[in-house]
Amino acid sequence: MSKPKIYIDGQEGTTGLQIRQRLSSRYDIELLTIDEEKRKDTEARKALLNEADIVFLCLPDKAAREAVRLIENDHTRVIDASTAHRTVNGWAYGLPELCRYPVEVIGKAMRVANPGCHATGFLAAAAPLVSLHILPPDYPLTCYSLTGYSGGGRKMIAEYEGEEKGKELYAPRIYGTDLHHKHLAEMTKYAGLDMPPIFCPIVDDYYCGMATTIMFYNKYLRGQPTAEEIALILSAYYAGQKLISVTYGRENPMLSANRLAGTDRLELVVCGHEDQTIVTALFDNLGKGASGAAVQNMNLMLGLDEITGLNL
Ligand SMILES: NC(=O)C1=CN([C@@H]2O[C@H](COP(=O)(O)OP(=O)(O)OC[C@H]3O[C@@H](n4cnc5c(N)ncnc54)[C@H](OP(=O)(O)O)[C@@H]3O)[C@@H](O)[C@H]2O)C=CC1
Ligand SMILES: CC(=O)N[C@@H](CCC(=O)OP(=O)(O)O)C(=O)O
Repeated sequence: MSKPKIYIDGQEGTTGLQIRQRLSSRYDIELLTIDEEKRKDTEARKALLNEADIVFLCLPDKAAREAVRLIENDHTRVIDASTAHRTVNGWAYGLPELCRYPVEVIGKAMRVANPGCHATGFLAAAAPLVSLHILPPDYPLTCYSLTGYSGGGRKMIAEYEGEEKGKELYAPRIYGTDLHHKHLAEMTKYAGLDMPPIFCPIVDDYYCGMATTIMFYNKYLRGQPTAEEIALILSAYYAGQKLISVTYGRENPMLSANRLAGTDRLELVVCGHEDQTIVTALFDNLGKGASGAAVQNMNLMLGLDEITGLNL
């Protein structure tokens, strides 16, 4: 039987390269590659987009929309790493752990939108609590999210690693201060919230790793659970998942945003007491936040064990 053909449009970018790395040792697929000098040539891309069984789009939003338009057959399936299609009808949202029937919904989809990195951490913490009716949908949530600079792609990496690195890049920087960050739509929709969280992303002077935190007063949650009980609830929700785990931060740990860097896992750490709780998602923006998640979705679409070829 012939192997499924996979093409990465944007193979030289930060996310594309990481997907290539994960696929390079796989014998169960055939990786199609484009000549370096033709990687932005529309006709050459179009030929590969139509030859492939599954394509990863690791492109800016506009180029990702254009790539989808270049597909003229009904067999090529798409995993889009960009923000372009995450809340668009007809696209499955690629966060399998939050999907009741991932094999049927993501596994059989022709079009899968890979989640945004900040959205992944936020949703892993908030969505189960809303769907279990513990966190009211109208709760005024706040979220801050630390990320390494690789989250900003090649341009931001060049800024941080270039010789003319400005003084401001040596300190954490709060961005998205217009409070209209591009992940808010998917955060609100897939958490099942009535309104978007107030969201402060922060980029700092390290390559990769994320710590995305939500917080609440326990007295406004149904049943008024303690922080420890929230940890138990989330543990039960994610029981059996291989990429997402939950711990209760009883020892008052320092949570380092690069704790899970280099892996495709995500750990939810629940801290607090009877009255207040914070839930922090620790993961790699290039792992479960992008490329690892994209490969997890590809595995599901190929009917394989979803964690094949991932870094545990
Ligand atoms: N980095 C991360 O942690 C995450 C990224 N994403 C998303 O994934 C997508 C890719 O991001 P990232 O890899 O970081 O970005 P990069 O800028 O690192 O890579 C994008 C790649 O696409 C290429 N490209 C741009 N326009 C075209 C085009 N018209 N045709 C073909 N290739 C093109 C770029 O080439 P050139 O550089 O020469 O312009 C570059 O190689 C984005 O939508 C991003 O938002 C999602 C989650 C996390
Ligand atoms: C540090 C940095 O700039 N990070 C990016 C998020 C990366 C990501 O998830 O991108 P997409 O939603 O485009 O896929 C940002 O906040 O816009």
